[in-house]
Amino acid sequence: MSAAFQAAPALARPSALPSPRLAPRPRAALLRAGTRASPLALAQTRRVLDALRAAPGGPQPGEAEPVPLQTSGDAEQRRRLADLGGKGLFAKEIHEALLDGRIDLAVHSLKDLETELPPGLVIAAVLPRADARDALVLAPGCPPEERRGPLPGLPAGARIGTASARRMAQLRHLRPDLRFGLLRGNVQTRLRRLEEGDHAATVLAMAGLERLGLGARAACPLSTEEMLPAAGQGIIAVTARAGDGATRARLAGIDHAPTHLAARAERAVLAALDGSCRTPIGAHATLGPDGRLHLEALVAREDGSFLLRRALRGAPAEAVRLGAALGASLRADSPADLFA
Ligand SMILES: NCc1[nH]cc(CCC(=O)O)c1CC(=O)O
Repeated sequence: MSAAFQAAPALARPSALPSPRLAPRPRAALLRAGTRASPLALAQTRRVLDALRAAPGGPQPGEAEPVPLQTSGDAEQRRRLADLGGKGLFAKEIHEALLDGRIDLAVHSLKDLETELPPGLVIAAVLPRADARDALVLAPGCPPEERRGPLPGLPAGARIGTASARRMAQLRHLRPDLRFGLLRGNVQTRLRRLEEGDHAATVLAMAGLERLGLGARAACPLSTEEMLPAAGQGIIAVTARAGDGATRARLAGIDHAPTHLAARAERAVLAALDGSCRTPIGAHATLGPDGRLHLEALVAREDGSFLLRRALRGAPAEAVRLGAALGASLRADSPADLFA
């Protein structure tokens, strides 16, 4: 056998005599990472695969691949997500593929993941959180008028395009003069429609803009005081089958513990509130320099006429209890019709 032939990829000939120097690693099973077919989902999946490959014993090139899955939520861009069955919609079909074994792990924006996962699935890893804030993205022609008060970049009566009840409620609460139109679709679609001139501005997550290389487009990050992010915003989460120990062990190697704590606390708020998918809810946890978990959350009415915001601090080990307590406290003091 020629040297050239031996140097070819080791999977070439099972009968070839293994040379100690060129011996192949035992070929690991292909790790299939399912996700939505949107550019953001694919960018997020690349990050997860890069993190896995960089971990000791991680998959080598060719041993892990993204599997884009078309979901009905992606196909249906015009109607409001809530009218189609809520945010669980995107994850649902991806999780069917995970439970069927068509994929080995699934990559999600944590904020789009239903509060209660289907039985048999777990969040096996989260990546370090990106910027959790929302940003005001102004349409190119929208003149930044001199104003006083909140959101000075937005002229009086400006029309904001969004499909998010949480963003609408908080903007209306700050600025009752603003008007709203429906703007949905993936990040690029929304930016394109903004340029077409239907809206003066929209609100998008900093994390998504940055992951798509569009960070510079966010003229104006909103402080978390102005706009409390959605639970899990800025966090990439990876789900796996609870019984798939090998994949879970690999994912445990890339899990970012401080981000996971914040994720638990924020999702416990959602679970305690049990809002409908149209209930405006925000939740944001940070680990303070004192080592304590600082959790803020709010519930509002979509028209901004009601907004209740509270904060709680506690030990990181109590993340879930802290979120549950804050959620219960908000629920106790909010109108009952806001909840499912
Ligand atoms: N609902 C769409 C969605 N899901 C996650 C992100 C951004 C990325 C993140 O929050 O991690 C976005 C876009 C947006 O809200 O602007």
